[in-house]
Amino acid sequence: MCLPMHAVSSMDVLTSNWSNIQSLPESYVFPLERRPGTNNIPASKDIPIINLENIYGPERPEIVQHIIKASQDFGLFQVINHGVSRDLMDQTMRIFQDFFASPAEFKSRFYSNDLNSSCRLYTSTLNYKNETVHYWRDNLTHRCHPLEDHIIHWPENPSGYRNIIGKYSIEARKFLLTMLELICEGMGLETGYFGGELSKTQLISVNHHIPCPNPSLTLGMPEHCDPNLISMLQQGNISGLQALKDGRWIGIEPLPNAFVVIPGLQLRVISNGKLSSAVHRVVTNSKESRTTIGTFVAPSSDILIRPADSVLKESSLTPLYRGYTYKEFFSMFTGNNCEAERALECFKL
Ligand SMILES: O=C(O)CCC(=O)C(=O)O
Ligand SMILES: [Fe+2]
Repeated sequence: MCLPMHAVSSMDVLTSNWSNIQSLPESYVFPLERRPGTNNIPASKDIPIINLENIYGPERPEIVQHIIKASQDFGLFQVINHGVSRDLMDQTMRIFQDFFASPAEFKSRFYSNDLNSSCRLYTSTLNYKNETVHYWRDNLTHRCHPLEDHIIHWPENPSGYRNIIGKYSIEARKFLLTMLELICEGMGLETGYFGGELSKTQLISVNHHIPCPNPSLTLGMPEHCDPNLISMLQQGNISGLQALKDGRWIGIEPLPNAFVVIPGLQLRVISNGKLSSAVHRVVTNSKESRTTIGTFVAPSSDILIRPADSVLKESSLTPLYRGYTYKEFFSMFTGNNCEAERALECFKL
């Protein structure tokens, strides 16, 4: 079926509106070299698991070092005993699963491919109309901080949406700011370095993948690095997330009680390359729907980002990157097809 673009509505393109799909539409089939293939990639036992249970006790310096090492070696790790209750995590997951299962007419109210829209539901990427291949995912994204400025733009249904997602956003922010505080200590930065404008923006970004008729031919999300300051991910209990380590893809085990934490590209720059940000992607599966909840903290648009003075001084290093605003970075990132290395190249000294 090939419809002229103006005739295509959100009802048709959102995969969460499809039922009983038996074969993968042509427009989702990747060129050979980008297909994930049929090799089953098992969950890696090497991914660091950080336990925050005793961060306010004598073990804190050890935990901080564990986080720094995980950020250097993997650019991604899991965190347990993070302070967000299992009950709130489960309720939040249920709200989003119910959102994607809602009638197409209801969801069409939120459909938008505009990066600036306050609450956007879209499929594949924001570039759906021009991309050559589509990704097997729907996504709902909106801002969360300060809550009172944004909550009015959120869906009111499923019932309890604003109440539950409001609570989750506050708890997720507390958790990410704690992670940033620990990273700040581990890098020897002045207290509060990541507070204020560097962590002002907060987005919740929910991915939903329906079962895919042929997971070997397509992807749920492209390989990418997160462009922001820091990300957390509630993976639920269905696998799909993979990270690139030493040139090979490894599976990130879905641990229902854990958050996956990914230092973003801005942490790589501020640490002058000491911390890394994992390249990751999402593969699909043919059996079960997968819903994941990402929370991203990012700098405000006009703040200057550059390698931190104290990082440079401590080891008499020369800066690897020039200063830039997050707005400038983000436009380079999207202008370079969201390829991290190409975007960073523009700011290298
Ligand atoms: O859904 C996932 O497992 C990963 C999501 C992700 O990488 C992202 O939203 O940036
Ligand atoms: Fe990501």
